[in-house]
Amino acid sequence: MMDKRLLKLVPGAMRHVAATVGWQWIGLLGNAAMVWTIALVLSSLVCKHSIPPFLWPVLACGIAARTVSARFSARESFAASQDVKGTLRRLIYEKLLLLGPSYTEYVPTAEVVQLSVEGCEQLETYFGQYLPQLFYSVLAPLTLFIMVAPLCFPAAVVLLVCVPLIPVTIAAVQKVAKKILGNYWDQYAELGDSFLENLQGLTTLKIYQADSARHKAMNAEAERFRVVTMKVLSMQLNSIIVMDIVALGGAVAGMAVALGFAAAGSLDLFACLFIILISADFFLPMRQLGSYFHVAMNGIAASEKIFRLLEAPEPSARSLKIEQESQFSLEHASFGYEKDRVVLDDICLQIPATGLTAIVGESGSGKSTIAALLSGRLDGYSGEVLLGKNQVREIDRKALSRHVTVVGLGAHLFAGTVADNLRMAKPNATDAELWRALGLARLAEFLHQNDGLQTRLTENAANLSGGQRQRLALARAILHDSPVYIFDEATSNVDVESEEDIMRAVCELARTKAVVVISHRLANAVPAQKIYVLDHGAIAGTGTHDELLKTCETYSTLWSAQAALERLSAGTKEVAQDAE
Ligand SMILES: Nc1ncnc2c1ncn2[C@@H]1O[C@H](COP(=O)(O)OP(=O)(O)OP(=O)(O)O)[C@@H](O)[C@H]1O
Repeated sequence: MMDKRLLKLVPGAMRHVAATVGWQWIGLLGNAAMVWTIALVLSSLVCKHSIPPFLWPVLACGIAARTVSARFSARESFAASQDVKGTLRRLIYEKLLLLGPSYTEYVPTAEVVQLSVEGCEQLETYFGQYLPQLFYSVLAPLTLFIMVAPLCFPAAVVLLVCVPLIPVTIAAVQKVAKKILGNYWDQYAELGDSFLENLQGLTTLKIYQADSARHKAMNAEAERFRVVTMKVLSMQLNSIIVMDIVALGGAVAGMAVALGFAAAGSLDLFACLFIILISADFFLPMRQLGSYFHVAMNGIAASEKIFRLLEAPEPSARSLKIEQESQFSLEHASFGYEKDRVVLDDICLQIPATGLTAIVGESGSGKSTIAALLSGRLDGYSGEVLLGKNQVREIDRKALSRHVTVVGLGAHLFAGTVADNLRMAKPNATDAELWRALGLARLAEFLHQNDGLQTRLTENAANLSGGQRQRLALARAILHDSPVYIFDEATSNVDVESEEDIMRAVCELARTKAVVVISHRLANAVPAQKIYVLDHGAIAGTGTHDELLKTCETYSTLWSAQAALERLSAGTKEVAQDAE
C-alpha cells in the first residue's frame, strides 16, 4: 500500500502529506465537538435539563475547526500533488536528456507522453489524497477510541476491532487489482502507440487505401482496452460495495453494543447518543481510503512504468572536453544493433579538420551508422571512435553537439518564422548573418520575394517545397558554425537544381570546416578529397573518385550502374520534352 521507492523519489511531498493529516485530525476534533454538543442538547431536551451555556462556544469552535481544517487540508493536499507532478515530470525529462536521442530504444514516445501526463496525474492522487488518507484512517479511529472508551469500553473495542476489516478487504482486492491494472496500462500504452503511429502515417495509409484495415485493427485494440477498462471499473465497484457493507456492519455493531448497555441501564442517554452519532466516523476515513485506493493503485501501476524508465541504464558518463584541433577517426571500429548481427566491421577512417570526406555505399551498407557513431548517438561499439585522443562516448554530450552538426533528410523545421528557425542554431545571430547563411544555401532570393526573415512556416515547413526545406535546414546548419558537419543523405528527395545548390554550399563550407557527405548517389562524392566505399559494413576501398574508379570494383560497378540509370532518366526526359 505504500511504495517506499515512490516516497524516496519525492521526499518534499511528505511534508505536505504530514500537514494534510494534521489538518484532517483537527477537523476530526471539530466534528467530535459538534457531535458532543448535539448529543448533549438532545439528551438535555429529553431529560428536561437546562442546556449548559458553555455548549455554544464549544459548538462554534467545532464548526470553526471543521471549516478551517477542510480549507487547509485541501491546500496541503494540493501542494503535495503539485510537488509530485512537478518532481516526476522533471525526473522523466532529465532522464530523457541523459538517455539522449536514443531514448526510444527504452521507451516509445507515446508511452513517455502518457506517463508524463496521465501517469503523473494518477500519482498526484496517490500523494495528494491516498497517502494522507492512509495515515489519517489509522489516526482517526484511535483518537475516537480514546474518546468513546471512557463512555463505553466494550462499544469502543467493537468499533475499533471492526475498522481493520476494511484494509483486510483492500488487501484481498489489491492482489487482483495489481494484475488487472498492470494489464490496463499495457493495453493503454499499446493503444496510444498505434494511435500516434497511425496518425503520423495517415497520409500513407490513405494513399494505399490501407486506412480501413488499420481502422479495424485499431478498433480491435480499442475493444481490448474497453474490456480491460470495464474489468477495472467492475473490480473497483465491487470492492466499494464490499467495503460499504463492512463499514456499515461495523458501525451497526458498535451502535448495537451501546444500545444494549443503554437498555440495561449502564449507559446514560448522552453517552449512548454520542456513540451512535460518532460510530460512523470510525469507518468513514478507512472507507474513503478504499475509494482513493483504486486511483492510487492505478498510479502505482503507472509508477512501475515510470521506474522502468528512470532505472533504464544510461549511456556512460560523458564529461570529457573537446581539445582544440581535434579530428575524428575510427580505428578498427565495429558495431551491431543486435547481438549477433554486425553492421560495421573493423572500420578505419579519418576525417581531416578541413575538406570534404564522402562515405558511399549501397543502401544498408552502414553509412548512417557511421554518422551516428561520429555524432555520439550510438555508443555500444568495439574498437575506437575518437575525437582527438578521446573516445566519443566519453565526451560531454553538449560539447559534442556544439562540435558536430548533423543534417539529415528529416531535419525538423518548426512552425513560426524563418528567423525563429534559423536563430535556433545561433540565438544572437544578426539579420545580416541570417541572410549570409540563406545566401550560401541559395534561399535568399526566394525569401526576398516573400516576407524575408519574417516569412511564416507552418508545422515542419509544410508550406515550402522539399528542396526549399532542405536548403533552409542547410542555412540553419551553416549558422551553427560547428567545426564538423555531417550531411547524411541531405539531398535525397530534392530536385536536381536544389541538389546542385546544396552540394555547392557544402563544398564551400568544406573550405573551412570538416565536412562529411554521406550519400548513396556517387555524383555527390566526386568533389571529395577522400571517399570511403562501404560494402556490407566493411570498407571496400578508399581514395579520390578517379583513384577508386581504377582500384575499387565495388565503386566502379556502382558508378557505372548509376551513370547508366541517370543517362536513361535524362533520355526519358528528352523524349518527354520532344513529345511536348
Ligand atoms: N535502429 C536499428 N536497429 C536495428 N538495425 C538497424 C537500425 N538502424 C539500422 N539498422 C540496420 O543496420 C544496417 C545499416 O543501416 P544504415 O542505416 O547505417 O545503412 P545506410 O548505408 O545508411 O543505408 P541507407 O543508404 O539506406 O540509408 C542495415 O542493415 C539496417 O537494417
